[in-house]
Parts: sequence; C-alpha cells; structure tokens
Amino acid sequence: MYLVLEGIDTAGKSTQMAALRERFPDACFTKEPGGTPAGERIRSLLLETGVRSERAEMLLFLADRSEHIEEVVLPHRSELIVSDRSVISGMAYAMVKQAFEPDELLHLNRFATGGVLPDFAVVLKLEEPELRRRLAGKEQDAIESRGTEYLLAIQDELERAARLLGIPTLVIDAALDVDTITEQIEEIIITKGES
Ligand SMILES: Nc1ncnc2c1ncn2[C@@H]1O[C@H](COP(=O)(O)OP(=O)(O)OP(=O)(O)O)[C@@H](O)[C@H]1O
Ligand SMILES: Cc1cn([C@H]2C[C@H](O)[C@@H](COP(=O)(O)O)O2)c(=O)[nH]c1=O
Repeated sequence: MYLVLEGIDTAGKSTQMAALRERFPDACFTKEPGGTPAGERIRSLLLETGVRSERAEMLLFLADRSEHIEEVVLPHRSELIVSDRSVISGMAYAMVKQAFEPDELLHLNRFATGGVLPDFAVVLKLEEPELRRRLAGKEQDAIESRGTEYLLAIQDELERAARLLGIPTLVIDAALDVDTITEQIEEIIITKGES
C-alpha cells in the first residue's frame, strides 16, 4: 500500500510519520521532495538555493518525483510505503500559484510518475486559529511567512488535487490529539492495506 500524508506546513505530517514508524517499523518511510540521494540535492536546490523560474521549479519537483517513484516507490510496491507529501502537494502548490492549468499539471505529473499514484491519501486539515497558533510557535520559513491566507488556500487545493487525481482520501482534523490521528491512520492501513 502506497499511503501519503498531506497537509500544509505545521499540520502534523512529521509528527505522524514518527508515530507510524513506531507502529509499523518494517514499512518504507519516505518523503517528497528529497526521498532519494538525488532528491536531496534537488530539495536543497529548491528550498535553500531557490530558482527564479516557476517552470524550472516545477520541473525540479517533477524530477524529484520521477526519481522517487522509480527508486523508492516501485521497488517497495508490495510493502507498506508511507510518504510525507506526494504528487498531491505537487498539484496543490502549483495550482495555488495559478501559473499552470490543472490539465497541464495532470499531464506533467502523469509523465513524471509513469502513472504510479498513491493508493490512499490522508489530508491533515487545520482550521485558521490552530494554524495561527502553530505558526506563532516556530521560526517561519519562506513559504510559511507568506501568511495564513496563502497556506489555507493551499489546504483547499490539496483536497481538490486529490479529487482531480482520483486518489481515495480521508481528511482528518489536524487539531485532534496525536494518538487519535495515528489510530485513524493505522485503521486505514489495516483495513485498506490488505486490499
Ligand atoms: N495533533 C497535534 N496536536 C497539537 N499539536 C500538534 C499535533 N501534531 C503536531 N503538532 C505540533 O505542531 C507543530 C508542527 O508539527 P509537524 O512538524 O509534525 O508538522 P508538519 O506538517 O511536518 O510541518 P512542516 O510541513 O512545516 O514540516 C509541532 O510543534 C508539533 O509538535
Ligand atoms: C512535494 C512538493 C512540495 N512543495 C513544497 C511544500 C513545502 O513548502 C515544501 C516542502 O517542505 P517540507 O518541509 O518537506 O514539507 O515544498 C511544492 O511546492 N511542490 C511539491 O511538489
């Protein structure tokens, strides 16, 4: 089962990845961008150096995704794979910029992934007051400093992207306590992972 955790910055993805590692120690845990050695270099170029061209940025995320699918997802396809972000983030963050049409993004991502998509997605959804509280509690990076309205717009696009891609999705209230969220994700793995 190829399961992906999605959500805006501070939604709790890393926290759930850590909790799931304890419950499923034999699973393959990965991420986008940066799930491979080449992907780590691409991640650094994207998030530290930065590129000015939106098309170049898009193609770099797509290159990371191609390498990730071929070097991590496909070799572990018969196992449980849990990824922090995926093609869903890829579509959502690009759509919110409105620089690309959804159909174009679907085509580009189908090319990049070879049609290999997550079997199931969990979207951790934050309401504005909790988002503001969590952002206030951390040093904000370039994306987070764009403010809550921008992040909430991305959050809406995450659900839209999952629908456009046809990926079965469960939206979970990210403000629930950590264990409750983990138990809901574990239930998905147990009930749908065998199918
Ligand atoms: N269920 C929860 N209830 C309350 N606080 C939480 C919950 N899950 C995570 N947090 C807290 O929210 C903050 C962000 O969590 P985390 O780093 O896991 O989010 P993230 O989605 O990985 O964020 P980013 O994408 O920015 O790395 C942390 O301080 C974490 O302790
Ligand atoms: C996969 C993917 C990610 N992004 C953005 C989303 C975040 O702002 C960063 C990744 O940071 P994280 O600490 O790993 O969550 O990159 C994107 O714009 N496009 C994508 O395809």
